[in-house]
Amino acid sequence: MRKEILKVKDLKQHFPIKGGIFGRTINHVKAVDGVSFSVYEGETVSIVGESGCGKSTTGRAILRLDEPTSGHVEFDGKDLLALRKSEMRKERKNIQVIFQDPYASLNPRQTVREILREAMSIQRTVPKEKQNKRILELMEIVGLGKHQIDRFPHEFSGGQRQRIGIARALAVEPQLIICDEAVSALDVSIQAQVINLLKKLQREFNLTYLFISHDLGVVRHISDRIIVMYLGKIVEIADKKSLFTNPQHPYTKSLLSAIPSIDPDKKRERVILTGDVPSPINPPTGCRFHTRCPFATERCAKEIPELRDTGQGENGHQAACHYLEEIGTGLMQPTNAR
Ligand SMILES: Nc1ncnc2c1ncn2[C@@H]1O[C@H](COP(=O)(O)OP(=O)(O)OP(=O)(O)O)[C@@H](O)[C@H]1O
Repeated sequence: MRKEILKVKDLKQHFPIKGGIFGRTINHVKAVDGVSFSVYEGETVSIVGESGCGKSTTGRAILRLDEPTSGHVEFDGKDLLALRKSEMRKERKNIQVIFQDPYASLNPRQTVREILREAMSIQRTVPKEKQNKRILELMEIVGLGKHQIDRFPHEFSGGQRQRIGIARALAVEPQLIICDEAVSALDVSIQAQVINLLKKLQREFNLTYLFISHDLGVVRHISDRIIVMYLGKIVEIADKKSLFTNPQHPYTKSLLSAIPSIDPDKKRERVILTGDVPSPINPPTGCRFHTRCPFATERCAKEIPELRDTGQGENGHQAACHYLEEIGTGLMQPTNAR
């Protein structure tokens, strides 16, 4: 049986908005509002959705880079939100993160050797006398030349810098890597190289990825399962094939109708959205998507839909949508979020 390495339950991140002369909390940005999902060892789960839907906030809350408002995050059997700050810092050895802009997260005054050595020293993964050898190995693993070891980040291209970021993450031998828009800033051909590298490393080191991206084209290449978020909530979870060939939620359909189909013979239903994404400060009542949904009914404005099994896909395909329930294929069964 596959091991459930990350379990997120009802995670909420409500950022306070301060105002007035006393700087009191006058409202909240409900960036993530009750998100539940699991990630199994060795798989890649992607989180997709438009800008501002709460993808990065979810990743940051798991890592406690921002303390979540509430919820439960279990990693490898440990309750992360119950750990003391010092314990959490140690736990970050097992959960690494790669950001969109490696340049911003690499110290410009350190050479690659120093960057990698620092990562190993902080987490004490490799004894001092063995660090040089390990640094050379890491350079090779991520496809950088050994002659580049004493260069500074600005002497590398964007793709190479992302390889340094990956090497730094690997230096502490993590189990889970959160890739937050890790290839978004790269040219398409370089994106493909970095994605292939991530896949190779996953096979070699049995890594698990939580891959955050707004780009379904990128997600299609790397994911096993995909989570679609809209305005702080999950609207659909499915394995990649099922999501791309048989999307259920109107929002997922709208996202997919913007990209070419995987199967040229299959005509995809066009779902064109009107209006902008509402504010997460005052999100719509009921289903958050109802104000833009072409299929919305009265019920959608009143009741929050739960994730339910749609009966599609091999590994459980779930969607949160009253309309889907009502058109009633009889396939949508209540279920717990996986
Ligand atoms: N520290 C913060 N304080 C207040 N609001 C925040 C904070 N961080 C994020 N937000 C808000 O939370 C919402 C979700 O942001 P988040 O960065 O998670 O979105 P995203 O889906 O990752 O999109 P993007 O790719 O554009 O970052 C946005 O409305 C954002 O403005």
